Amino acid sequence: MDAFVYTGIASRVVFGAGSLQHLEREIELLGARRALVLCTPGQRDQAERVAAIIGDRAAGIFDQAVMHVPIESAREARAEAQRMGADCAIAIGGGSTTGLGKAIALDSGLPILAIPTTYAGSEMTPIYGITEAGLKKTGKDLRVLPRTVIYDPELTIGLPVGLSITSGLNAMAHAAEGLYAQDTNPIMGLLAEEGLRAMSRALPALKADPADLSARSDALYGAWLCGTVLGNVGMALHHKLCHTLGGSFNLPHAEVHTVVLPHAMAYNTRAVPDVMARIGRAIGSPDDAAGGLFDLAQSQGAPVALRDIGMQEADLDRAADIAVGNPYWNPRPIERTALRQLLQDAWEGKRPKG
Ligand SMILES: NC(=O)C1=CN([C@@H]2O[C@H](COP(=O)(O)OP(=O)(O)OC[C@H]3O[C@@H](n4cnc5c(N)ncnc54)[C@H](O)[C@@H]3O)[C@@H](O)[C@H]2O)C=CC1
Ligand SMILES: O=C(O)/C=C\C(=O)CC(=O)O
Repeated sequence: MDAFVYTGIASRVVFGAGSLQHLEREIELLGARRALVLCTPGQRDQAERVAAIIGDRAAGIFDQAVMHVPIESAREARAEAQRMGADCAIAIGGGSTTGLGKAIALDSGLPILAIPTTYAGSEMTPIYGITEAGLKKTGKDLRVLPRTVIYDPELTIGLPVGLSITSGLNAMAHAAEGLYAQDTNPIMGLLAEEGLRAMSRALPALKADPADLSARSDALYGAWLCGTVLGNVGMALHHKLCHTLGGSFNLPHAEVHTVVLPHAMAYNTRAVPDVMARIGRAIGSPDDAAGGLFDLAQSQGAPVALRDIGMQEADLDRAADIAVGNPYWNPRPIERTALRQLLQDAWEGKRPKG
């Protein structure tokens, strides 16, 4: 075994169907007296349920979470937290709402309790993203890592099937890249493989029956593990491409991960064949991880072409230029011509072969 460094990042996880019932206890354990509840406008009802559970400890609800955390909404939420004298924030929702909580914590150090309702995995990472003047900046800071996470699969039953599949593939991307990250380690390797296994088992089951609580539990468990991997090791080409396409071309986050992932894996296959074999085995496609991920997405009705999620072919050159400038570390060197071809293939929705 190669030498490695492992640093445990601590957060408290409460997992299981119905675990929202423990919210008051968890708020108490955080020592919080006034919690600001964060959500998107569409999840206001879930936020109201949260506020009702904690009663007097609810300082109010801020329901303006938006994807990619525009600085304006972060400022508004920070001001609201201050005005209400909040000493804690509860983020109920997907990565956008967790991201808003992180933006508040970055500035104020307020502890965050996250209740994830998608599979993005942000709740397990110290990574934040804030968008200002059309540019998304990401960074790492332990202050933004939620202190407590409540995973209650019952809260994900209403997540639309399409978003469930793409969000699950967003999580799988964290695990896949975590297996070949420059700073990967055997512990994260175990979590990544188990996360990939759980998610690839869950997605067809929840597509067949979105109310299947066992499938929803598997998916949330997978999201937890995959998010933990993202929080502990570095990102590479796949995440760089997604941040470029999402940040500069405003493509939807989970869908862009879904389309790009098989192509990023194919790009890296020759550089890390053993890792691809591990990914392939975990998803039930032992000889072809890239093709297996493409098939998983396509067979569950998820988009597989950038042209189907709003990308213009005329913008592919600019996307390639942005992605090669200031690249993340990657096991295969980033070559402009090969990357441009990857983007073309992803735009057309070609099935890659690893
Ligand atoms: N910093 C990190 O570690 C990570 C950050 N992210 C960030 O998270 C954002 C994307 O998050 P996502 O979770 O993909 O989407 P999202 O949080 O934007 O949610 C998408 C939509 O689904 C709705 N929704 C969520 N859960 C629902 C449920 N259970 N039932 C009904 N509707 C529901 C939301 O209200 C929203 O309208 C991006 O900004 C991305 O950059 C994503 C992964 C990791
Ligand atoms: O791409 C991802 O899923 C992981 C990280 C981010 O989205 C960064 C962010 O919070 O914007």
